[in-house]
Amino acid sequence: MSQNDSGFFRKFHETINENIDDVTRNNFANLECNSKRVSYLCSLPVIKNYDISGDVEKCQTGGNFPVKKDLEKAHQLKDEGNKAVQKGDWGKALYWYSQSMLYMPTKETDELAILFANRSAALNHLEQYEETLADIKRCLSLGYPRHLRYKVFERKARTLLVLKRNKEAITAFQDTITALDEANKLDKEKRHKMRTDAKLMLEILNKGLVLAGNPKDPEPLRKVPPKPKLPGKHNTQYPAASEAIQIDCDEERGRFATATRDIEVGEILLVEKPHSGVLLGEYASTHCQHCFVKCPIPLPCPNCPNVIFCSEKCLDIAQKSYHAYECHILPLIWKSGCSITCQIALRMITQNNKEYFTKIYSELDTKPNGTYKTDDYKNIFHLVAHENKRNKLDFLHRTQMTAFLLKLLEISGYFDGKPREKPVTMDELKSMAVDEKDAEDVALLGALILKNLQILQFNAHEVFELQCPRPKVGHNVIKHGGKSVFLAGAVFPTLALFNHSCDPSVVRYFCGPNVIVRAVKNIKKGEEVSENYGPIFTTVPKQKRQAQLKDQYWFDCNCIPCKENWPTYEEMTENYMRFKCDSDRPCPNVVAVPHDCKEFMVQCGLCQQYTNILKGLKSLQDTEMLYRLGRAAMEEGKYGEAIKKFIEVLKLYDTTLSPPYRSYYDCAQDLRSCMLATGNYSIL
Ligand SMILES: C[S@@+](CC[C@H](N)C(=O)[O-])C[C@H]1O[C@@H](n2cnc3c(N)ncnc32)[C@H](O)[C@@H]1O
Repeated sequence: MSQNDSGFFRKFHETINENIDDVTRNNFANLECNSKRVSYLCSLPVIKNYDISGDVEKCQTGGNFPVKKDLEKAHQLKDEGNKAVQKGDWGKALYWYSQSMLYMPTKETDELAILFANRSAALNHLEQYEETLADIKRCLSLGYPRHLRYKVFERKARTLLVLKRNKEAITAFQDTITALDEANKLDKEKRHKMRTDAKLMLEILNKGLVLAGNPKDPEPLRKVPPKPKLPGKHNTQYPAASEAIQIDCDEERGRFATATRDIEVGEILLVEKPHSGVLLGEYASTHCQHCFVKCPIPLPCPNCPNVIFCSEKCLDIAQKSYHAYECHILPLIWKSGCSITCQIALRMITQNNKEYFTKIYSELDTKPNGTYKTDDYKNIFHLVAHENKRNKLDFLHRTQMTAFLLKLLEISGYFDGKPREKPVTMDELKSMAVDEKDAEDVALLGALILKNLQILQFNAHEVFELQCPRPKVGHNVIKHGGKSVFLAGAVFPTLALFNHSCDPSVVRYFCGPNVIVRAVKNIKKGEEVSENYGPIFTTVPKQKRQAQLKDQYWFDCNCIPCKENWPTYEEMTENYMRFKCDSDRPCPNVVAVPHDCKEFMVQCGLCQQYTNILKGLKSLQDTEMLYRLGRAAMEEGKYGEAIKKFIEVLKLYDTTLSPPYRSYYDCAQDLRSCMLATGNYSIL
């Protein structure tokens, strides 16, 4: 989630560093709270007088700036759409009309209505019937010209027929006939023919004859996997988690999740929406700004051409909160090259108004102990930030970023509670000084942004989708090529309480912006339920894992694979089977048995009791067949079926053998892939 060095922020950061003398540096280092750090740095002339306009102008990355609605460009794009229609290329027509919508100024309602009408025609040809109806509704609500309405009513009627919604089709045909009265530019003969056709359809429909609908929809363009519900009871204090999870805490590890009962592999343990999440700039024109789902049929923001939305619902939520403020500063953020964590730190502010933070500020130092709600910033504020372990350079760097984000907040209109309506001008970027009247806001919101930046370093997650090759025509099976693509960054407050293990017990994937966490192994009551922060023992050797975790998350990993120095997958030997000690009193030992062992009772080196390996081998007999069935289902894209088989295999393994061994991780890896395939994906 790192910063992009080609953006202009890097130069800002370097220049400030070069121009701060030792006295100032020392003064800064002696400050002991975030609000003082921010107020002090923002008061320095080197910050106040900094002019970023030249750098913004020169900066090649992150697209154009400023970007605004542009009638001329919208017309050009619409012309491309019309050309595509003439060629019968409805896919391209859909694309160009959508692009034109993004640039069309909102006040041009007639033009927008025509674009929606044109797009509905393209969607109809592409057999996207529900979407056709949605665009017709939009075009009518925008006041589509009365003399043309007969066209969209007729399209609506025929679309409804395909969907076998005959009652509604009757109304739409009646509307067509009425609208034909106003079709004063339509050739008389054509008008007559359309009226006759519509009447004929009405006659047929009124007789109750059901016409053969044929909704083929071979490949819906919009793919939104349904959000799975957390089955069973929820944890009462942490409602995003299942009752199978509790949050414990100790000196060394802080908070972490443990199992309140035996958990079976495959169980869904947590479903959580993000407290804040930000889509990467490079996906702003292909994925919904709010829910991160790929949207080939986008809705435009009324004020900027920078982002798209998948639905009125997402557009409305974004407009009523963060996007109203971010609309015109987003291109600046992208050009700055600041990391996605900086963008989330800002979003954590813009999604609520200033009054919200002013109200809760005095309560922030007290750890909340009520229900742990995802929306509540007070919970976020107490996520791990390792403030005491930070050095002055770290603070200085993050405070510089905060100063930049505060300037953006000022420009966005956030301090005054009035989202700006016009694009940002270069003149506004000639100084980084924030108006004196906002000094209190700078101290308060600056302190929160600086805190957010520290928290996000350890608690943000990457949101990804699977990119799948297009299925062959006539096949509805989506087979993913296993390519996960990093789309967005987000903070999930409950998930952020899970600690890491190099042999994690869960897998996470996304449905829209929601994270789903499922067990990938059987977990015993009282055992830790651990997450995967990146390096896992099967692929990364111990030293490298430990160094990475220390560097990124500031802890020494003491998980079992680290303590016992487990081999990586490549290093695992297949010469031995690792039987669990089967003694009648619980013994944690592993009885390593060579594959060519002739004995069937093998003595445990720890408890000295005998383990009957024949019994174990018998229970393992079924695993090979089940695993093959799982693989076959997976190959056919039948992920639900494959998941069931893999779960059975892992359960059987767990009764007899003790990891690490290859066949266990082969199966666990396939299970993980199948689970991921049930989340967000887009067709290439
Ligand atoms: C996302 S937070 C996890 C929740 C955190 N323990 C808490 O109390 O809120 C990440 C931080 O947890 C701690 N942590 C995570 N995994 C750990 C582990 N296996 N052992 C010790 N500390 C760990 C580290 O301090 C790390 O920076």
